[in-house]
Parts: sequence; structure tokens; C-alpha cells
Amino acid sequence: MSPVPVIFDLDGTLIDSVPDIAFALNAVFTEAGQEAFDLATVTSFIGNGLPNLVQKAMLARGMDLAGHPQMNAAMQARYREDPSSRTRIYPGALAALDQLQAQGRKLGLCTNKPEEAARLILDQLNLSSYFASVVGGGRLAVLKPDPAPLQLCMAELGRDEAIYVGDSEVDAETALAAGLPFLLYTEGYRKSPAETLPQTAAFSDFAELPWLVAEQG
Ligand SMILES: O=C(O)COP(=O)(O)O
Ligand SMILES: [Mg+2]
Repeated sequence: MSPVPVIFDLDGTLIDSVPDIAFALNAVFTEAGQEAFDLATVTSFIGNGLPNLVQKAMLARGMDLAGHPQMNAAMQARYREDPSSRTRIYPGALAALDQLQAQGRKLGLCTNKPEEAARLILDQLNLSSYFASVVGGGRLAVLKPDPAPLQLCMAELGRDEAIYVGDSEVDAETALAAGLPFLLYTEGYRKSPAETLPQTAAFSDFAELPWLVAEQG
């Protein structure tokens, strides 16, 4: 039996994607006559998928949510046009993916980002070949923290066990709900202190990840 697979979150875990999300959001909002958002504010909107981010942004500007379908469609289209040119892979993440793969582990990706955008980004950053399963927002009727997307990713990897690696409260809750070990990357978009999230272990440097994974089996 090959070693336990590792499933990754995307935004705030493998990539710092806020600059592209903010660029698209600000284009849509300024075209609608609204003020732009700074990066910290956009970061605070991330975690529960793009439609939810648009809703939070509209509420922050006092906009009527009756316009949400239109704003959401505009954001999805704008983000798809260029989802990666300002996005960076976190330091050491590529080397960690290489090492985990060299251990014979299957890798998966489970994100709340719309799956089409997630796949575009993986292609554009040359990351697609690492992942035997990619499950993103829109594939199922539910998003994380429902455990179903993570369970689907495991099923696509052909296993009923995995280690989940993520950066947020949503990821910690998802892993807990699925009964999986959770490794918290502390340099992402978490809103609360790291120690308050249910976790198996935390790391701030991707060089630590292969060891933490090996400790889990
Ligand atoms: O799209 C989001 O809100 C968060 O995406 P993530 O699940 O990859 O962190
Ligand atoms: Mg994340």
C-alpha cells in the first residue's frame, strides 16, 4: 500500500493569490462606481468561495444584494481573464510537493475557489501535473467546511484516508468534519490566532512539511 495521500488547500496555502483577486474585484467595483478595496480588506473576504467574497464586498460598500448575481458574474468573468499573473507560489512549496511525490504519495487539491479558475491557475503556474485530483467550488452543491468536497477528493485519489494541509479556519473545520489530520500553514489568510484552530500540527516554513507528513504515516 502506498503512503497516505496529502490534499492541499489552494489560496493562502500553496499560493498567495490575493493580488489577482483584488485586481479583478477592484476592476468590477470601480466600474460599478464603487471605491476600490485594499489588499488586507480583500484578504479578509477570502475563505468561503468567490460568490461569498463578492457578497461580503457588496455589504462593505452598502450595496443592495439584489445586484449580487450580476456582480458575481462580472467578478467570475474578470478573474478568469487573468487569475495568475500577480499570484506567487509560497517559498518552498514546490520543493515540498516534489519531496512528497518522491515519497510515493498521491497529491490532491481541495479548494473553495471556483474549480475552473483553480485549474487555470494550476496550469499557468505549472502545478497541474502534481495533482491526481482537483476539487474546487462549483463541483458539488456544498463548499468547505462541509466535508463532502474533501471526501470527493479522497475518493478520486482512490483512498479513504488523507492528510489535509490548509491555512484557514474553514480548512481546519473541514478536516475535523472529515476526521482527517490537519496541518496548518501559518503564513496564509487565517483570521484568528493559529493556536485557536483545531489542528494536528502547524508550520510556517514548507521545508518542515515533508517531516510533519511523515509523522502522520
Ligand atoms: O476561494 C476562497 O474563498 C478560498 O479558496 P481556498 O479554499 O483555496 O482557500
Ligand atoms: Mg485557503
